[in-house]
Amino acid sequence: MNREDLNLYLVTDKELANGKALEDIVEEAVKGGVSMVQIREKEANSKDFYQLARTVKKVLEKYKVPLIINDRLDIALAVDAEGLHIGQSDLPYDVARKILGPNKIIGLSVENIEQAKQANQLDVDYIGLSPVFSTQTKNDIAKPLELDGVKEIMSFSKHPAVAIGGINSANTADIIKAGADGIAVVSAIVCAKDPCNAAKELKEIINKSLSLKAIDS
Ligand SMILES: Cc1ncc(COP(=O)(O)OP(=O)(O)O)c(N)n1
Ligand SMILES: Cc1nc(C(=O)O)sc1CCOP(=O)(O)O
Ligand SMILES: [Mg+2]
Repeated sequence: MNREDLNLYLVTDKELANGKALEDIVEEAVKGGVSMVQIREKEANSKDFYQLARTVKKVLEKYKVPLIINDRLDIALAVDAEGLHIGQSDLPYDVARKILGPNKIIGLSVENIEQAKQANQLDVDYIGLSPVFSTQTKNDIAKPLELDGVKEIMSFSKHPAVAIGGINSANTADIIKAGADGIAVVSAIVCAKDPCNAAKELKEIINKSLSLKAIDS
C-alpha cells in the first residue's frame, strides 16, 4: 500500500445511497479522486455482501484503486480484495494477518492514545483514527479524538493514518494539518447529489493541505 492511497478513502453504506447503485457511486467517486474504497455493509447478508464486493471490485480494477472489506475476512478472501479493515472488537489482528498473508493490506481502528500505542507493536498497514468528530452515520462510536487527539497520536505513531467520523469539506484541511495522511468519509460522498464533484472538492483540499504541510516540514 502507498501512503497516498489513504488520501481520500471512501467507506460505503448502502442504506445512505438513496436508491442509487453503490457501484455507480463508487465509480463516480473514483473519477473524482477517491484513492481507496472500503465496503462496509452492516445490514447485508453474506450473499449480498459478497455480490456487492465482487461488483465493486470489477469497477475498481479498471482504475487500480484498492478494495478493502470491513470486518468480514471471509468476504475479503472470497473476492480476493486488497485488504481488510478491523476494529478493536473484530477478529484479532494476528489471526487476520496469518490468514491473509503478508501482502494484503490490514487496517486497524484506534479510538484512543493507548490503542494507538498498542498498534505500534503490530505491523498493521494503517490505522483509522476513530472517530475524529461525532457523526450520525455510526451509532456505537467512541469519544471523538478531536484535532488534539489526532495531533498527539501522529506525534508517535509509526503507521500511516486515516481519520474518520464527521468529516466534510469544512474540516478536512484541519485534519490533514493535524497530521493525518488522509480522510475516510461515508456521508460526504455517498449522500452527495454529485459524488464525483464531492470527491473532487475534498481531493483538492487534501492536495493543497498536503503541499502546505510539505513546505512547513
Ligand atoms: C478507515 C476506517 N476506520 C475506522 C473504521 C471503524 O471500524 P470499526 O471500529 O471496526 O467499526 P465498524 O466500521 O466495523 O462499525 C472503519 N470502518 N474504517
Ligand atoms: C464507519 C465509521 N467508523 C467510525 C469510527 O469512529 O470508527 S465513524 C464511521 C462513519 C463515518 O461516517 P461519516 O463520514 O458519514 O461521518
Ligand atoms: Mg469493524
